[in-house]
Amino acid sequence: MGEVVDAGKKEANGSLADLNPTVVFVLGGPGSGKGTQCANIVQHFGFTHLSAGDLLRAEIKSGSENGTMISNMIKEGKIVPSEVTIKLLERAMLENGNDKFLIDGFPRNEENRAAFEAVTKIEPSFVLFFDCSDEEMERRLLGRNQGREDDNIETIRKRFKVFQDSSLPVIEYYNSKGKVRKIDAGRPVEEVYESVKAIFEPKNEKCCFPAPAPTPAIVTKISDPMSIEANNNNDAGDGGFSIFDQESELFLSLLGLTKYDILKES
Ligand SMILES: Nc1ncnc2c1ncn2[C@@H]1O[C@H](COP(=O)(O)OP(=O)(O)O)[C@@H](O)[C@H]1O
Ligand SMILES: Nc1ccn([C@@H]2O[C@H](COP(=O)(O)OP(=O)(O)O)[C@@H](O)[C@H]2O)c(=O)n1
Repeated sequence: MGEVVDAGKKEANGSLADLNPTVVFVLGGPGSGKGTQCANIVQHFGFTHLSAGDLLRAEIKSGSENGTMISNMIKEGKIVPSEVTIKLLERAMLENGNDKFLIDGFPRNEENRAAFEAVTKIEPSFVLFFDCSDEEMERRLLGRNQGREDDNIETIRKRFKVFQDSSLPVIEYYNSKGKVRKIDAGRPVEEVYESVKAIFEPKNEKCCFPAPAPTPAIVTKISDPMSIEANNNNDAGDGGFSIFDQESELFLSLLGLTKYDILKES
């Protein structure tokens, strides 16, 4: 199971290079439903959700020396300098210990993107892009009711403009690299999640996580020993036939056995 992170709880250890995490960037306009869908992904796919906006808001609350600057930027819908946001993201990843992160609301401009790549050397596995109309996003933000200082009509309009001018080019950049998974986010939450889930399910070819290591296919019930060689190098069998692929044989050899030892046992 994954979790939602509260910034600044534990001491950070090691380096991101050692951790070499899987990262998915979650992008979309303000109110497109990034946070809502991240909570669903966390529950089902074992990711940790890091919201850049939440980390910045936590930094303001912590009384940090950057607090006033961050607060002023957020009230104006402006993008906080990358070095501040990247430090918070790095710290949160290292403190957390998971190696699979949804990074929500980042990178929001070209500077965010280039600086993150330069500092962390991390390339996202892919970018989940929630596509939603301004009218729908505005309706959602005005009804969000979280007491956020930037959820007022004046700041919302500024945030939409920043999204158009600065964030869409980042999405276009990743699109040119074939990394964008676009979701129609204007639908009800459950419908949006159906599309999201399909992207994260391992069988989906659009999902580019590393494939899980194959488990050696050792089946001890043999009905026809002659089938062993014929089936060699396959990785699945029917009707109780045994398959010894190269990995299985390697695995057995590590135990000091051969496939014939297994045959004798069965
Ligand atoms: N698909 C949806 N349909 C209707 N309302 C939604 C949907 N997704 C999210 N919301 C609501 O819209 C508001 C903004 O969603 P949120 O996930 O906070 O967006 P973001 O993280 O992109 O700013 C919240 O009040 C949320 O409950
Ligand atoms: N990478 C980021 C993310 C958020 N922010 C700031 O935080 C604000 C809120 O971002 P958010 O991701 O929490 O919320 P939404 O605008 O997506 O609803 C943004 O409008 C920016 O002022 C930032 O400066 N840099």
